[in-house]
Amino acid sequence: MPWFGLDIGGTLTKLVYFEPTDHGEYMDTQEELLRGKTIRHYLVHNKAYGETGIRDEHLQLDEVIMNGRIGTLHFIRFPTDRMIPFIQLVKSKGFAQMSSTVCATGGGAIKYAREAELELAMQLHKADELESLISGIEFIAENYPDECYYYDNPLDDEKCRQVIWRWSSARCSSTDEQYQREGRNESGLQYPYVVCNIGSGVSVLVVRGHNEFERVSGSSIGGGFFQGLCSLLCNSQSFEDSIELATRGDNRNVDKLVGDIYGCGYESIGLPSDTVAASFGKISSPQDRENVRVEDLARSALVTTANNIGSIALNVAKQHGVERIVFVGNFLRVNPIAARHLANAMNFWSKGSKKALFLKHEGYFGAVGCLDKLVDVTEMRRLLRAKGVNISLDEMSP
Ligand SMILES: Nc1ncnc2c1ncn2[C@@H]1O[C@H](COP(=O)(O)OP(=O)(O)OP(=O)(O)O)[C@@H](O)[C@H]1O
Ligand SMILES: CC(C)(CO)[C@@H](O)C(=O)NCCC(=O)O
Repeated sequence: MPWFGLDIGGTLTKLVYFEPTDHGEYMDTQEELLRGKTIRHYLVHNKAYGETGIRDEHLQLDEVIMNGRIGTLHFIRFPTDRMIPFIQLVKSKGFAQMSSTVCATGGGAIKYAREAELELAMQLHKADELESLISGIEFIAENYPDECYYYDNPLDDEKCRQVIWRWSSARCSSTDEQYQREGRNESGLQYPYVVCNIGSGVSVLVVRGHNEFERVSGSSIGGGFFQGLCSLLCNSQSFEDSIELATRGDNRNVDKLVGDIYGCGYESIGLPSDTVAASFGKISSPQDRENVRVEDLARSALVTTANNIGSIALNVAKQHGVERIVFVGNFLRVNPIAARHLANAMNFWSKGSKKALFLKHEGYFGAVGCLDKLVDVTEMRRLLRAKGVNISLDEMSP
């Protein structure tokens, strides 16, 4: 039985597909095998779907155990403004009849529910987006020890490196032999931690235990803000375009630094001269703007967004006495500049007491988590059936 998790966000829709690979051990019916084959043929044999759908092959996870089955997790994304054509594609290929279970989360799971259910004659099993996010983070981080990493010397181009973070033991080397001997089941999350999800908008959550979290802050200055600003200021055509421009830019030509105001640092209150004092503060007059480059504007938009998010996340961590801050969301896709700024900001402003952590599957946790939640429901249904109670998944959907 193939499983799908769909996270329909404000900008991107993320589709996670679980492809069982253990048919030899299970009594799948011929019909189920045929369904799986047809879906696999389309999804797994392609890396791009239409003009905008992409499978992130580098993120694929093999030998995943879900609901007692072993399989491969595939990660696919497309812009949410293609949701209606996506529903039509699913309909035209007959996928809706083939997939018995689709779990959906994100705002679009509510917004597009009627359309999808009418067109596809199926019910989406809806899950809360933040519950799914945490579920997905914990599922992946617990099962894949190499998922989580941090930056050493984040703002030093020569010395900066990514280091695997062993969450369970707080050991940090990817070549740690003892850890490898322990095996992946030893992995596990340490509570509490802060999650800062940078999607179109930003949500900041404190996670205190399994199924125990609170959304304590948020901001509209997130990935959508960055891309909107770059479209306006730099005429950038895509997120990738904006990142590419920012990579070649220098925000010091656009932002006013403490050093520009003081001529040096304002050390007595802990502000070094290279701290941004005023984002976009150097281009107020028409003359200032004459020679400004789009690359510098894109870089400033990126640093402004990252710094603002960093400040909110750090305040949350301080207020709630939490040491580890996990940054996720697709704003961090192909965006090491933002990640390195966040890492540096957490370290510098907390005097080394807070750590910024990053996860390789960046924006896919909601989609994984709603699948995982569906698995819980499926498992519960199996137990109930064993006791003679028959109940449909739809009745159990939240
Ligand atoms: N290929 C891309 N196309 C558009 N945006 C992208 C792309 N890759 C990364 N991004 C960035 O990721 C952001 C969306 O991230 P994500 O998918 O995590 O959020 P979302 O679920 O769409 O939003 P929200 O959770 O606020 O509803 C965009 O605003 C943009 O900054
Ligand atoms: C509205 C959501 C939760 C949708 O994912 C997200 O875009 C967000 O957290 N936005 C920020 C809203 C705020 O200002 O708190």
